[in-house]
Amino acid sequence: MKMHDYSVLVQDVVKNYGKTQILKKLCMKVETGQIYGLLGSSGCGKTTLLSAIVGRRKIESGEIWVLGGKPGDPGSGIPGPKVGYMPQETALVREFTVKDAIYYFGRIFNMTEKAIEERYKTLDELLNLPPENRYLKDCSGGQQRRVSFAVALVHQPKLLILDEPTVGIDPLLRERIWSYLFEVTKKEKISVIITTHYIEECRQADKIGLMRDGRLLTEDSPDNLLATFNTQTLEEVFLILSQRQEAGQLPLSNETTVNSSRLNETNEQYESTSVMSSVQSIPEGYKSTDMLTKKLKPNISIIGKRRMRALLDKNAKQFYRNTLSISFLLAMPILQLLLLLYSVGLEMRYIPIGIVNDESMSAFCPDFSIIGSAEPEKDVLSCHFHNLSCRFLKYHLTDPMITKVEYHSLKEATEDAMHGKVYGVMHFAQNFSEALELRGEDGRDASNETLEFSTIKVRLDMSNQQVGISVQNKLRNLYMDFHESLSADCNYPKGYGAVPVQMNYEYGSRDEDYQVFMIPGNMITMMFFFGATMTSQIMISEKHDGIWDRSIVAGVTSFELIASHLSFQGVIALFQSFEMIALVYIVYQYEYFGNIFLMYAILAMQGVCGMAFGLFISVICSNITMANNATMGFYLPMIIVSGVLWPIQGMPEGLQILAKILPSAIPIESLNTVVKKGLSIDSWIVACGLGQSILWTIVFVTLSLIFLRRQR
Ligand SMILES: Nc1ncnc2c1ncn2[C@@H]1O[C@H](COP(=O)(O)OP(=O)(O)OP(=O)(O)O)[C@@H](O)[C@H]1O
Repeated sequence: MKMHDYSVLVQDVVKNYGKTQILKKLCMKVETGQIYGLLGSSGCGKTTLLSAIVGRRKIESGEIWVLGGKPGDPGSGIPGPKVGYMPQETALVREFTVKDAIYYFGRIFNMTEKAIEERYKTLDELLNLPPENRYLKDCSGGQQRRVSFAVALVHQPKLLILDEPTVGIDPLLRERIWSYLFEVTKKEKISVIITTHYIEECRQADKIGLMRDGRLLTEDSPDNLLATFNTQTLEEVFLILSQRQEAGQLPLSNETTVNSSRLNETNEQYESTSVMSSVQSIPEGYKSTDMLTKKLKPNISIIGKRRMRALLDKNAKQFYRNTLSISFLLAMPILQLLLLLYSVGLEMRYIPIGIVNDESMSAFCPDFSIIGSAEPEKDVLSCHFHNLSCRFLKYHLTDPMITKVEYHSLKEATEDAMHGKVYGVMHFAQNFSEALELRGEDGRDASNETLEFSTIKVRLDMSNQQVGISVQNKLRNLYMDFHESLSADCNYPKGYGAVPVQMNYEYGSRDEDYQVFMIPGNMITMMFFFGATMTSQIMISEKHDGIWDRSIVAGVTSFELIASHLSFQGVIALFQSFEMIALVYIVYQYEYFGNIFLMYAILAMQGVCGMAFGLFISVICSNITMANNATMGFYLPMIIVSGVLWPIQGMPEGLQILAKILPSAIPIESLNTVVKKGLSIDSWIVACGLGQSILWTIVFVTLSLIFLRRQR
């Protein structure tokens, strides 16, 4: 036979998954214009073999030649338009209509719109396709398989590889498919490899390969097989051969492709006179074709316009036809931020504090008048105080943070504090005003009693530190205000009695909400997370449904796959960042000093970085659970050290370095700097924030490309 008489030659192929050998020195020959039925029990390696033939799986050893080239070699056209591949699973986008599916692959195969339309009509007649506008998710299993079959035929390939195409298809249509296969193999010299579980269906094939446990037991025409084994059915042939294999009566090493007429020979006879040794079996011309194809420039460019268009169109349809996911992706940033704005970092309110006022026996002092509570004495420097506890309680302890709860005994108030009814207890001594007056007058001669009674005693519950510290700071500030008002009434100079440390606030203010610190960090980490989950979920489910593999076999490059996803999801990330910035700084008018477009750029770039991370996760993980675990495993520790919960300055040095290397900490600082200090991109920290997101994006995308190319 000459080289062009063969479409596929498989020689001594070994394929392992981990340590398990799946294909064991397998040999196979498919002649041009032939229907080759590949039969074998479940799990014997048929799909693995077909994946290797279409260039989706690397083999450990041996050789595969398809249409004159080696799958995966540049210029071989495989993966690519030379092959029509129908995988076992439907491997089509569920959001596609029947027509979309045909058009998607037509474009990937670089067909013109007119050619696709014509081909669609032919296939519709042949396969009785469901209505063109019906979504694939609404089609029955059998209907989906028909569409999947049509997709494999759309570009009239030279080699058709069909993995169980007739499952779930009614007998009449099955017959039509077979007669179509006859027609194209005979008229157009197309070759077909078909696997099926209906063994007898393969009687119509020109040649049958019986496969078991990673080896080809025999390959021959159905008639020869039946005659050699003197049986009525192919099932019986398969059974006989399987029993012989079990009994060790077939050659263990599949170094030869077994012709059935020789299977009745003894093992010794067989081995001594192999018809096709592995060395002899590849026709000479095939090797020279290899040289030729190597000289050819790759016919699949790294980025093709039509393929990109098809991929982007697919992504858009998947997105806008999935109302739930659109709503989720667009509403989540808003919902999360609203929750943040209304729940985190705001000043606390209505914290109950028990008041024991032994001076006037009231926490509210309804009849108290401020007039005369602090009167300067004539001619002397001292000042006369009266009922200052009421002055403090009625005129200063009025902040919404604190709710006064009146108690008449210190014991009762302390007990309630222990049981969590109040967060603290404030006690004024019976002679508080008098002692405070004496404290001023006596100066350094003030007695211990005077100091004791003139002190407002506060016991705070610090079991919740955030609450405790907030109340403590508030009480200190209120007391300072109270003290200043007393000084004013006593005609003391302004600032007399104030703590002699002058605090000026360069950026922000003394009473700024913790929330203002929280917002940029939360926005950055949210964007990273949204980007990562969105991309990993979409891509993993595509991979899981076989859409990736099918597209790659059709000729889509890894680069196109990644570029189409990142560019489409990038638009979503831009929109999500816009939503966040607009909500916080335009709708809620939080103060910002920098350029709002720069703030937007830092945020959006972090979203893109998250997407690149999601891409990497989807490449290295095989299912959604693994992807979720990997995303969480990276994201949660990253949040802890990113400075959102606690400034990184408070961490040990090693952790600080780690935090600064990870993708979010520096962008958070960068966004904070632009928001609060109004610095521009000229500033080192702002540039670093943007640069770090870009750098990590490049790292994740490069790693994804490397892993994608290796995963065969
Ligand atoms: N990616 C993989 N990693 C590890 N093992 C795998 C992988 N894919 C397949 N296998 C294993 O390899 C063996 C052959 O699988 P393959 O899908 O090729 O069988 P098959 O003959 O096509 O089966 P079926 O007729 O049921 O589709 C099976 O035991 C399967 O579990």
